[in-house]
Amino acid sequence: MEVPPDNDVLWAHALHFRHGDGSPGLSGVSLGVREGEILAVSGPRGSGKTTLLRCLSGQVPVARGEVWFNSVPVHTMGPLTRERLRRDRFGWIDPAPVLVPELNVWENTALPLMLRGAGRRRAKATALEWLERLDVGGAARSRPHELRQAERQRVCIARALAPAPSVLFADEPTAPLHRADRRHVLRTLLAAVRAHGVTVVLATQDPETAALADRTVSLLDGRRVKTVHLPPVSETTGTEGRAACSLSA
Ligand SMILES: Nc1ncnc2c1ncn2[C@@H]1O[C@H](COP(=O)(O)OP(=O)(O)OP(=O)(O)O)[C@@H](O)[C@H]1O
Repeated sequence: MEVPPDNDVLWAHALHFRHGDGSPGLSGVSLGVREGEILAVSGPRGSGKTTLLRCLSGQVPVARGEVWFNSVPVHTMGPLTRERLRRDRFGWIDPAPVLVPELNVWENTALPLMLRGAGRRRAKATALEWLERLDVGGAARSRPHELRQAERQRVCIARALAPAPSVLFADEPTAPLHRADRRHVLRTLLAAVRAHGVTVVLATQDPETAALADRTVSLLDGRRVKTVHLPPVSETTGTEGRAACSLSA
């Protein structure tokens, strides 16, 4: 039996996952992520990037295979233990901003800190610091609907980073942004995680985004492949129209 290497924060071996309706998700994916590393998971739409991040972060149990976090098996944990692990050690950024509409921006950002047990005053101070870093400090008292989409996504990034997660799972975190915004937000995000030694697993279809990571693993049809060549994201097409890829496994 293989054992996770000591210096891998996250380690997955021969992961298999099938969706509830029987659709194949992952077929035998193995990888390791070192402490403080920014690992890009690239591949075209439907290649299994989100599914892989969900399995690695314990959101869904794997059908077969192993996931280890800091030498602790995640694949054998029950739902409540996985939930606690996610709450206390992991951060997550979705491709589109999801915020609680009834709470203002700083309250949204402070929420994960308070769920971890931080007092309101400390949680607010930390939330405000992160909102400043992400250039949305001025919107701290606004409600999410008063912000532009790009600003809401910055709030989601601040919310994910505020509790200082050990591992940040970022699923196409800059997908809803325009090109100029995308580059700026991505650089801010990566500078922040590097400064705080956060390990990042970053799903992306964009070669420019993947190029900012320390290392890239590529997926195609739920399997790891050596390289997937994708055209750069065009300013006008956004995330659409990029199905073409060539494979060299
Ligand atoms: N909840 C679901 N039920 C059934 N099939 C699903 C589900 N979620 C994803 N799939 C399928 O699993 C495969 C992998 O999807 P996944 O979302 O992981 O890929 P992805 O690389 O993240 O794609 P995208 O870039 O479009 O988000 C696809 O064929 C997709 O249609």
